[in-house]
Amino acid sequence: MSTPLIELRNATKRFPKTGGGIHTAIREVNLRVEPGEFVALVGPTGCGKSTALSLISGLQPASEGETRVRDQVVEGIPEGIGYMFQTDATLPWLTVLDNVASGPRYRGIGKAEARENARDWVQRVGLAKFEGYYPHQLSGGMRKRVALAQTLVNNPEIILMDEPFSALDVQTRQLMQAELLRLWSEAESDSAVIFVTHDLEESIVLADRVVVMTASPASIKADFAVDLPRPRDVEEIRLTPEFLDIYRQVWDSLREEVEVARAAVAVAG
Ligand SMILES: Nc1ncnc2c1ncn2[C@@H]1O[C@H](COP(=O)(O)OP(=O)(O)OP(=O)(O)O)[C@@H](O)[C@H]1O
Repeated sequence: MSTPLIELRNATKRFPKTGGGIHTAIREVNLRVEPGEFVALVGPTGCGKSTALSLISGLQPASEGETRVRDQVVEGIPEGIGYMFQTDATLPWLTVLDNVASGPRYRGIGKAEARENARDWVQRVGLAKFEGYYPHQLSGGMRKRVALAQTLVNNPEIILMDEPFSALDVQTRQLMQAELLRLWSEAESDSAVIFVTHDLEESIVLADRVVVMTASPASIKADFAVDLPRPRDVEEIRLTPEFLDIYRQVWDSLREEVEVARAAVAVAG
């Protein structure tokens, strides 16, 4: 078996609860992601999806088990990781161009080269005319384009995305999904994406695999291959029988976990 780019091996993460006691966020999670794979993680609200990402990013250590990237145990943030969250990471006092250049600058690249690189990415995400704008002058969709450029300008081999488009309206969201697929397919490196979403349609439209997590504490319940051809038309593909077939299978698996999670909330409430 080949060595995966990313691997969670029996990874468990516990957190201290504010009122005392321990909360197990994820339990014995096993996940392997190969170079060039696009994997979507879905699961009920609060089950532990972001926690799984935070282990891979090195922001949190596992309580038990281990996280490996390029066959090395993760201790601290591994090289070549890009992270995109639901909320923007733009700095309000910097222009679009300087926001995109700030990552390379932080990594020690000279100003001229960082700006040149950033200009290329600003253009690739369709914001060439807006490079001198400040974040507050942009729409939500345009800010997401900036965030994509900020993530991709570093040419990450591992792209972690935590509900990056969930705050957008449906049309802008579909546009961004298409943009992401285009940019990912054009990327120089064979980069892997792990994409957390609540939106099953989004997960199937984008991914090669949809991994379903159980209700809290999350473990891996099922792993579905999405054998839909690429390149994908994100609007049209949703209407195909093949898409609906996968959707039904994944939803059958996820629905049970959503019901367990709802029942748990009802008991706690
Ligand atoms: N740093 C932390 N300290 C304490 N508890 C935490 C911490 N991070 C996460 N948790 C808890 O772990 C559980 C899982 O959280 P996590 O954010 O991973 O879930 P999620 O599936 O990504 O949630 P959502 O679907 O709402 O985005 C939650 O109950 C959360 O409160």
